[in-house]
Amino acid sequence: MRKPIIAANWKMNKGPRETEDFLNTFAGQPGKLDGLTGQADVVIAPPFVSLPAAVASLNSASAVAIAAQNMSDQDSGAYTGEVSAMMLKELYVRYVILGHSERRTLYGETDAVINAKIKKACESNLKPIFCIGETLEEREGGKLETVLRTQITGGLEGIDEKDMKEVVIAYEPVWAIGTGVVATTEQAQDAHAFVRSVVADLYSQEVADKVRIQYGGSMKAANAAELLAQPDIDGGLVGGASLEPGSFLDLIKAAVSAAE
Ligand SMILES: O=C(CO)COP(=O)(O)O
Repeated sequence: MRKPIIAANWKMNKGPRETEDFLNTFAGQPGKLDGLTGQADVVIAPPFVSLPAAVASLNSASAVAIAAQNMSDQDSGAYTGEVSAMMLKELYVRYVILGHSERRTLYGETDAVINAKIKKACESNLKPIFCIGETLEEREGGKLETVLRTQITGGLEGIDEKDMKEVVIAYEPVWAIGTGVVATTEQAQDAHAFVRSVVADLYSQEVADKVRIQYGGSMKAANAAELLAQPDIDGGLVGGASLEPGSFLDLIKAAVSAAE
């Protein structure tokens, strides 16, 4: 049985003050998250500058884990604007989102770049949330499986079975991100089953059975339960619906009830 993992990707939203306000409402009041974090891993990924505020609001032993949205593949040095794995570790960051479609399309991240970052994350004991997904054009052109297989194979090259245990995969169809158009349950389940089969080809059925695969793209409380009830959907990577404490909490509740 795979434990569901629900992660909030805030993208370029919420500075330190808003982060603190959100977390005080979300996790600060006794009872709010009771029982939920035992049943699902809950992760919040604020922008870099808000990570210290998130740490201060949650403390290092919190059941809510903190993630970064990106990371350098280098340790230190002349890399203007970059942030290293060790800097994130110092802030008790536990996960790092890598290969998001916005990083791929807007900032030119290739499978090779993403692979280097995944390797660095594993080496540094940070858990990668490795994002993959096809554009509408690719899906309609019958290229869904080729695109996903290429992204998975490229991103995970050189990642051994031991490190793979720490990797979470997020399947995010690009056409569903921020559009309000969620993939149908069938489309999502089929893609997730395919992703799992690729992991089985690359590693083993045992590894594939253990890897958690999140769905991302217009997920909200109203559709989370149906998605999470699918056999190969193990959680969500949530953008818009994670920006407000109430809607994110509702989504986690729906996800937990579906996974029971
Ligand atoms: O990109 C996403 C999460 O990484 C999904 O964003 P939305 O939930 O806003 O569609």
